[in-house]
Amino acid sequence: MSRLELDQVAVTIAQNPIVRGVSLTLENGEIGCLLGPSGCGKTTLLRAIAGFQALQQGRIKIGDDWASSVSRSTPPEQRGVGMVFQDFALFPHLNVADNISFGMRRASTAEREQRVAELLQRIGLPGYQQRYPHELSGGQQQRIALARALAPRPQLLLLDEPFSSLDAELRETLALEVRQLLKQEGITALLVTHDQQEAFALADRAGVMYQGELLQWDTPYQLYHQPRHQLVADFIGHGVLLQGTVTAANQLASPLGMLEHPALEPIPAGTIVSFLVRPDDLVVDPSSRLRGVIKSRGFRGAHNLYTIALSSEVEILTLSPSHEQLEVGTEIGLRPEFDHLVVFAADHCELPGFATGHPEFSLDQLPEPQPPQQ
Ligand SMILES: Nc1ncnc2c1ncn2[C@@H]1O[C@H](COP(=O)(O)OP(=O)(O)OP(=O)(O)O)[C@@H](O)[C@H]1O
Repeated sequence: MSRLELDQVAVTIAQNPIVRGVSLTLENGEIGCLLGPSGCGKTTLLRAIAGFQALQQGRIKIGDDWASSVSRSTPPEQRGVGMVFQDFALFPHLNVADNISFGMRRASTAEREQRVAELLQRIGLPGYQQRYPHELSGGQQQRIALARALAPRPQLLLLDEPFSSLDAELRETLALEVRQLLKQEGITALLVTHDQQEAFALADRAGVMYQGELLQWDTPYQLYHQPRHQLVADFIGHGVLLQGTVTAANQLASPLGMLEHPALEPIPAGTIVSFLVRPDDLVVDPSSRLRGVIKSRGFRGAHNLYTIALSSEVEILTLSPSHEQLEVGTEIGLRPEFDHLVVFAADHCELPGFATGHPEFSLDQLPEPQPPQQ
């Protein structure tokens, strides 16, 4: 196990900047996840960490070794890095035991046998030594691929969309199992995924990449609740960015009514800002003046996720327990119940950003709710 540090890493391929100034740290035994839209540079960054991609700027430290810089690069096989890829191809002509111990060239037969047995136990497949890959399910094959990468006790494990060929249910259970396994083995790992739920289930630290930049590197909780960039707010979880205008009294005139928060005080009157509204920031309240019409309903197990039109231009999302079915087309009342405010200047993505303390809403300016028409 090892610490991983990236300092201002940049990779250019055929004169195109693919990774731009990425810095991140994973402490010993931590699991990190990189999220981001297709083509944003996640795989290229993993390849750079593994030593398959030269750097145009910055440096990469694995354990105590500055393994990559612009002027020098430790060869991939000397980095102690294990890798698991989407197409995890096991060797079809080797049995499970030989597949797992493939990378343990220097170990004795007894050591190999003991390590194979230990790993098979940990991945829930004890006694599978003599099976062949074609006798295993997709999920079992992926567990074996993981055991193969872990067998030589790498300093660092890199996983590139390791579960993407599996179905959603299996992915979720496997993600939790993999977290447990990595923690038992004390391995530092960096994983690339498209799947936020997977990242949230697995990661101690996670980040969103966009066009080669790492926009934020944080705990999954902070990424969701305290996005520091408008694109992170948009990418992570469900939510809507609503626009409002700061008034002379340092309030925010918004589609949810007048909003007050100390974070608005330094912002000049007339400034247009956007703020983040998550589905759990609004609760259904029949007596509220804030009214909207249900446009659609999506079943999410314990909850339904509703899209509500507040006006012809403004739609928001809200959650409600799924045993209280609300029909599409119905008008409902909503009460803002924000825990904190995430606000961005509309003309650029950065500050003011996150502000602690919940905003106060005044709905006085909104019309009185009308009794339902029969
Ligand atoms: N060898 C290469 N030659 C030219 N362009 C490349 C090369 N490798 C990657 N790229 C480009 O770099 C960009 C980032 O690719 P990368 O595979 O790192 O993205 P990604 O975030 O992993 O995408 P995905 O989620 O779809 O796997 C893409 O636009 C890709 O076309």
